[in-house]
Amino acid sequence: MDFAKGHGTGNDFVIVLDRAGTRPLEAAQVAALCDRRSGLGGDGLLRVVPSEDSSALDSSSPPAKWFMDYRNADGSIAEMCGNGVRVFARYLLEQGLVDGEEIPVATRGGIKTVKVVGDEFSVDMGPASFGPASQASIDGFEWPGQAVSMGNPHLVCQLGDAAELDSLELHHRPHYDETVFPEGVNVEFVVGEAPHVRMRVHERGVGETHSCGTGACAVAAVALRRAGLDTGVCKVDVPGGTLTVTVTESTIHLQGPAVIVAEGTARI
Ligand SMILES: N[C@@H](CCC[C@H](N)C(=O)O)C(=O)O
Repeated sequence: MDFAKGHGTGNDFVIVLDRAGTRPLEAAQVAALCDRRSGLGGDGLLRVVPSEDSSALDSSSPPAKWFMDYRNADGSIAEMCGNGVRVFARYLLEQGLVDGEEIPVATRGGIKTVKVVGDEFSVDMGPASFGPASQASIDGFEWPGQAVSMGNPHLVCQLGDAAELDSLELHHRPHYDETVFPEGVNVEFVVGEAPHVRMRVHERGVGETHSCGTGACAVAAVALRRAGLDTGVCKVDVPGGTLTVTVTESTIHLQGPAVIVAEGTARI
């Protein structure tokens, strides 16, 4: 199986082109490809499929030639991936599968339009939707948090200082209220205030990652709201770099790098 490998701020993905949309991957195959010791390694997998094979098309959106079949490293399906969709767009451009500087991508969260901005890619992610207050805990320590949906679920927890953030043990999934998040949740821990914050994340279906684009959008929306703002620009530092999140009255734009690092043939 031919593959490519890419990342956005260290959130890395195996990319598989299925031109005819006839080779769906089982969860176990995805997990084997994403395994960092016996596979290629990745936080997730992006299967590139013709969009007519997708059920995610929305007739009010611009036509998208390609559907991003996003899978977490454990093989589970997620609605959206903010770093993944930028990497997906870069792959489409580099492979000559699309042209132009505006690339609509069909996803399970609807059509997302990605634009080339200098060396970076910016994607219109749609608005954040605020849910209830909730909490996360690790080893008996508990932090209040805010539920936010970016198509996929997030729980944004504000911490006191950088030392507390740095000392978090994120090898295991933080505890959360399963009645609030019956489908699981991505948990972000944040320090600082808008317009510049820093976060770490434990991703549903993956573990701690170096970045989460949808998570950065959720974190920025919460940080702006904490500052009394409904709109604005917020930089979000993640372990793998920095993302720029612009919150407007109607949507959120996520901007950051997207890089293809390898192409090859997998024997698994
Ligand atoms: N890394 C992604 C989010 C991937 C999906 C997430 N793990 C979930 O299950 O919702 C991003 O950049 O947004």
